[in-house]
Amino acid sequence: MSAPLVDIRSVSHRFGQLPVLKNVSLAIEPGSYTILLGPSGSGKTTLLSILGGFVNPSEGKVFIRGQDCTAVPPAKRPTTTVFQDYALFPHMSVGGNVGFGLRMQGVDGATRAAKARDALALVGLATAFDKKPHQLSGGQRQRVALARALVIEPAVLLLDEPLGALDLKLRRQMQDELKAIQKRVGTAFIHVTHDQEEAMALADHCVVMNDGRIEDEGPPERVYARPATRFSATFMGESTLLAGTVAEARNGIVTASTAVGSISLPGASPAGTTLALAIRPEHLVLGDAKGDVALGMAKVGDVVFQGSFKRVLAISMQDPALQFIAKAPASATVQAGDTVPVSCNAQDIILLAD
Ligand SMILES: Nc1ncnc2c1ncn2[C@@H]1O[C@H](COP(=O)(O)OP(=O)(O)OP(=O)(O)O)[C@@H](O)[C@H]1O
Repeated sequence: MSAPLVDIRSVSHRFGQLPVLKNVSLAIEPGSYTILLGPSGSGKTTLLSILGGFVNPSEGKVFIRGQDCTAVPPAKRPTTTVFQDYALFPHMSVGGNVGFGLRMQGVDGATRAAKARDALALVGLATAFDKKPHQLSGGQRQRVALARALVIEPAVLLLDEPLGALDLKLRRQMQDELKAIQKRVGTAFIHVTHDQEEAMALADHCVVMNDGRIEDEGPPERVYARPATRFSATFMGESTLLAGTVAEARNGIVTASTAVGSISLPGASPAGTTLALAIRPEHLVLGDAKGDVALGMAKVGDVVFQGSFKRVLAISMQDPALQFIAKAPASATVQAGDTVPVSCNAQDIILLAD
């Protein structure tokens, strides 16, 4: 395999006494779209700032294109950062804003204008060259910020919550555009968000962060279908979590005892191991159409209509601490107060180390 474009090796960071990153290692491949996903305070922005050269890590190294960039200042490394607030110069034209970085590099006016026009065309704003930022919508300003970052042809584009200032509809639309632009230019993008839908829509490689550590990483489809940890199973989409203890392990099948009875499924953990079983909402069956694993009876609490489906919360009658989160068809007649059997199929249960 070729060397990674970005190689983060055992990076730790403390702000004063506060450990914010704890031994983070991560490789970024050329041309990839990487999402750093995690809750507020998990260290995503700090990691991005270390990549951009705005923060020097307390420990560890960052290599970009094989070069040790750990102590290289932002302007001297092959990265550019797009911030959430765009930071456009209000008095300058859009063309001037986009050409600004090139001006700093001493590029002549004619070349600057030509490159700025190309970059604007790339983000679908060819006609905005002479406008002022205030004449553009939020989404358009975002695209100008993107053009300004791309015009200097960085090896890596760093995006810190780039869609955070946009309303939900525009946000979803800009996600599609960002992905299309990234594929067109082929530059590696590293994008910070706490929005798991954004992560699934955009990432080739999704990095789930929690409390300064990488909990899970891989293609979003894999992270969703087979999350590596309990945190990942609940942060990247929702899951019902069921605690279990292995009673028996034989021929690749473990039988776990749980609050809703014993459940057999593929696995190899020895007897006595405590486990967490995770089940995605779309894999829980409420009512009589039974899956092959019975999960007991539950009392329906909330039923929330979400357009194409209903989100149903139900409390187990065997264990009031167990809450089932299920996705029912929009046409389902299930109502708050109903008592329903719950089941799923063994193949859909995700086995997590406790
Ligand atoms: N310059 C700083 N000085 C001191 N503490 C900081 C500084 N920057 C961040 N922190 C702290 O470091 C921790 C991680 O912050 P960071 O911004 O990296 O998290 P994040 O995952 O990006 O969160 P958010 O989504 O809220 O931006 C937080 O506890 C934060 O308060």
